[in-house]
Amino acid sequence: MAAIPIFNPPVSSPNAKAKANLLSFLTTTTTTSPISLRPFPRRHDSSRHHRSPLSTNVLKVVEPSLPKSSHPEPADIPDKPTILVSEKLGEAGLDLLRGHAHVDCSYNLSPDDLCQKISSCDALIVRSGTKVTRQVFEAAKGRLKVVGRAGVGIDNVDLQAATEFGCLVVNAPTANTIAAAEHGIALLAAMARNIAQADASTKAGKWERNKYVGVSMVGKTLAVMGFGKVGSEVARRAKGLGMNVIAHDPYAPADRARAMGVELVSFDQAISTADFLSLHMPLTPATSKVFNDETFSKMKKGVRIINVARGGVIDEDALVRALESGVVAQAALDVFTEEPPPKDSKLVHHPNVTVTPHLGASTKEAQEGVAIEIAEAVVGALNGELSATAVNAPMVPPDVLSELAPYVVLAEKLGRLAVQLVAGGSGIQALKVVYKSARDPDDLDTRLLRAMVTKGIIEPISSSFINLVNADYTAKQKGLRISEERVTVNSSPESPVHSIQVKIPSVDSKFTSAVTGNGEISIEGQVKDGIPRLTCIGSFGVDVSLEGNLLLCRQVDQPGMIGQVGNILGEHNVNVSFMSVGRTVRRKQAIMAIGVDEEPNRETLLKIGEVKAIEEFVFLNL
Ligand SMILES: NC(=O)C1=CN([C@@H]2O[C@H](COP(=O)(O)OP(=O)(O)OC[C@H]3O[C@@H](n4cnc5c(N)ncnc54)[C@H](O)[C@@H]3O)[C@@H](O)[C@H]2O)C=CC1
Ligand SMILES: O=C(O)C(=O)COP(=O)(O)O
Repeated sequence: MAAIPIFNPPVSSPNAKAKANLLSFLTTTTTTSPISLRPFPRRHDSSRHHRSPLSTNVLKVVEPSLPKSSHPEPADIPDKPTILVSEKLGEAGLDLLRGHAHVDCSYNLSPDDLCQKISSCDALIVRSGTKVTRQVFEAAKGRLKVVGRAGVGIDNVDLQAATEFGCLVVNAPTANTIAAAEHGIALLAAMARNIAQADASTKAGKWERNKYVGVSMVGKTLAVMGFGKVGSEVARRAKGLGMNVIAHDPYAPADRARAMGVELVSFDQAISTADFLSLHMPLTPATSKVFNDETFSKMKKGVRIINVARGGVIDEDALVRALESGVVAQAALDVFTEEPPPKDSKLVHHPNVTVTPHLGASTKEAQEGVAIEIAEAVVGALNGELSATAVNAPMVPPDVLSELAPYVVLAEKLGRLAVQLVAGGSGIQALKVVYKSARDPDDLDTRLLRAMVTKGIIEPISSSFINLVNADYTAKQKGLRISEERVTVNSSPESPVHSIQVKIPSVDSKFTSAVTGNGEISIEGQVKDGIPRLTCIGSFGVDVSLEGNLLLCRQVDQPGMIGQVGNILGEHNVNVSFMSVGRTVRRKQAIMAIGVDEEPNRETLLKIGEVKAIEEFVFLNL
């Protein structure tokens, strides 16, 4: 059985089906669920994925655009997904991956080689040495579903591009915390006592006891810049060394710091009072080169700096100047703007600088831990599970996911149905989703449902593939404004949602009965016994299961209509699975919703159109 969700096993019960659909939606960029309408893209069909996401700003409904029902051909289904591991990963993680996937460990790939390989991979696992650029996502041609960063920093992954391409990015944020903190402390002590320099000198046959007199750590002030996981572990250890620890972190809770005996201070206060500065913030646009000529000039003369975070937070040329002027007495650096740094780097060769080649996470224990953490996250994501460490997708807790599963199917079906009611040539610019629920509006997390309606609307009329990662982004790029409303109704609080209404304003409809008095296409559905059902079209109440195909007819409300249409379908070997009639005024007008197993051919549809009392009808593929 394949491990990736696009190859979900056949599911029988409605809830299992809903769950399977939900799971596939979370990470796949293809429509893949058992209710999928979009033909499964051939592995090398690049046309779908080479559109500019910015090329359209209004969703155009082009006729004929009814999607064709199709499922993957068995020949398209490989046994297992392929995971490319581009940097050394602990064996335990590799073993775990091998249980679920073909694992290709190809280290030291050039950017071109990576781009070439990636189009045959479902997941990519990297450390800090692989640049996962926009070109990589482009070259993946839509196949790459997950990038796993075996570590914390994701500054080497183009997150914006990942999101645009609907690729989930996960990291392994906890397993190397202690290793990085220990490395920070090791560099602190090594720097204070000139260990590296003294070691080199002694091995060179010298005995320079006076030259390598160090400084003590006890009683000195250490400013931890970035009081997150690593920073707080460094702080804890530094306190054990008898240091006075302060920290700067605009987002850290003061009570967590206080509980450790650490005072949170402003940036300027931290840099101007510290004897030692230890850097533990992520590299972001806000932290890039935050240590520069100006900030070095505010530091206490003779300050010592440790950097186990990212080279880019320091302006390295400015650091060289600060070392030469004596403002910075020493630096201990594990990370560099460019890795490896140029061979003739002034910084690396400065006598007062101690360097290591990005070893912060490199302990046996951390590497095994990180490898397992990332392998679990990647395999889980390929199986459609929402990862707790997703970097570019909303977190939806598992209990919420499982409760919403049937509504997720309903939301997509309603989107799919609504868009098929739009007349060809109309431009959809806005979409409104109304959630009716007995629960407090704040209790309903609608991100998944909104994304599913978006998927249902966009996929049948474009070449985009929508998942939880890229739904909002794609809608925005296509000029589709989505608004939501949560309405409290008197229904069972057991269900998170009573009904979902999808409204498309300011468009023409090919089935005018779906248009309400205020000129918008409006349909509504509910989940009953786990099955999504259509309960309202325009102002007509109906009750039909949203499965298979649907024939909607508006006719004069008179006896014999069901029989007439049923006969035509029967004569053409089209099996009716269900039928529902809704009317506004008795003996005037009614809507007949007929579920059919097969898609009626043109002749059958023409015959239905010839029935006198039928005023309009439309065939919809769900
Ligand atoms: N050298 C190595 O091998 C390793 C390096 N790292 C790096 O260490 C850094 C910290 O990692 P973790 O503690 O796990 O991450 P974390 O996310 O737990 O902590 C980062 C902290 O930085 C804070 N922060 C964000 N912007 C800031 C700013 N402008 N000024 C001050 N603080 C700011 C955040 O609020 C957060 O508390 C990351 O850059 C990571 O990539 C992590 C592990 C190993
Ligand atoms: O986890 C991090 O952020 C690190 O910097 C570790 O990098 P590495 O996986 O050792 O290349």
